Amino acid sequence: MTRIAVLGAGKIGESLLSGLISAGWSPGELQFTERYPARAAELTDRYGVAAVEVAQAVRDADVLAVAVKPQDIDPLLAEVAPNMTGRELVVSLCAGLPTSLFERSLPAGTAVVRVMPNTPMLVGEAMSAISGGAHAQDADLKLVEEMMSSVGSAVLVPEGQQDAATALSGSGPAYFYYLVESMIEAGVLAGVPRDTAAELVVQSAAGAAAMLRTDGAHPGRLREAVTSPGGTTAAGLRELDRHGVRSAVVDAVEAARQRSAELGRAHED
Ligand SMILES: NC(=O)C1=CN([C@@H]2O[C@H](COP(=O)(O)OP(=O)(O)OC[C@H]3O[C@@H](n4cnc5c(N)ncnc54)[C@H](O)[C@@H]3O)[C@@H](O)[C@H]2O)C=CC1
Ligand SMILES: O=C(O)[C@@H]1CCC=N1
Repeated sequence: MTRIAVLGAGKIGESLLSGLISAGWSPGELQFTERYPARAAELTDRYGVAAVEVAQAVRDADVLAVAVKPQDIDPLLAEVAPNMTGRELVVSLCAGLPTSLFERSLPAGTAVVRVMPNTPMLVGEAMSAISGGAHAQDADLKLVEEMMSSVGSAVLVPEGQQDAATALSGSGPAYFYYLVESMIEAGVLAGVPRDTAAELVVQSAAGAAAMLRTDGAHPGRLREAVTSPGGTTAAGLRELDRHGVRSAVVDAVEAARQRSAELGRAHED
């Protein structure tokens, strides 16, 4: 199996390690680097994966999966570059950063694949959008597609759509959590105990997601099936429309897309 080193083991780095182990990768095939020793010890304890220095990660691994914040990328690449042979496959999980940024900072010809995953990777339910850089071969894309498919679903997209994918599926879980939180608060306001409200809402979200996944499902038709004439749902939806929730959602996704593009531009020369 391919040896993978995760560079930066925060929320996404841990989700990747955890998801890969659940998918059958042995801890011995994985490594990670982490800036904070206490965090590194915690992860080694939890997953049995070794924390290593960057030089060792580059020496041992076939794939370097970069999972630091976009703001931390320059020092990381400065540390990685001198250790590379140019044969390693670099997989960036970083929001906003174009493959060209990695190609500029790493040895000439380095294959780079950009991935936008999301945190449900932790439970094997990631959505990952994948794009190849200038030197990524079909085999590299296939490898990354297999890797990300082992922790959820994966789709290839042109790199020009990565900022939009970041806004939709990278950030997407946060928007669903926000809606769930808001509905639970509404239940509490209506006098339902918090635990019960949470159970009612979370199972409804899981049920709705399962319905959305059935063959031929369409969100509009599913919503219509819940909306009885003169009923409760129509009364509720009218309030969502009155408050402009649909355009708030469109604006939120657009703001996230623009922020992703901005994170990339911050690294232009
Ligand atoms: N949190 C999310 O839902 C998603 C995050 N991403 C992307 O994943 C990347 C990581 O995000 P998070 O995991 O949320 O951030 P995080 O802050 O939880 O994790 C980053 C980790 O990298 C470590 N780090 C920083 N510089 C380092 C270095 N030079 N060497 C070793 N370790 C270093 C930090 O100590 C930290 O543990 C970001 O680029 C983000 O855009 C992508 C999709 C979803
Ligand atoms: O908020 C962020 O910047 C990261 C990228 C996608 C989800 N979380």
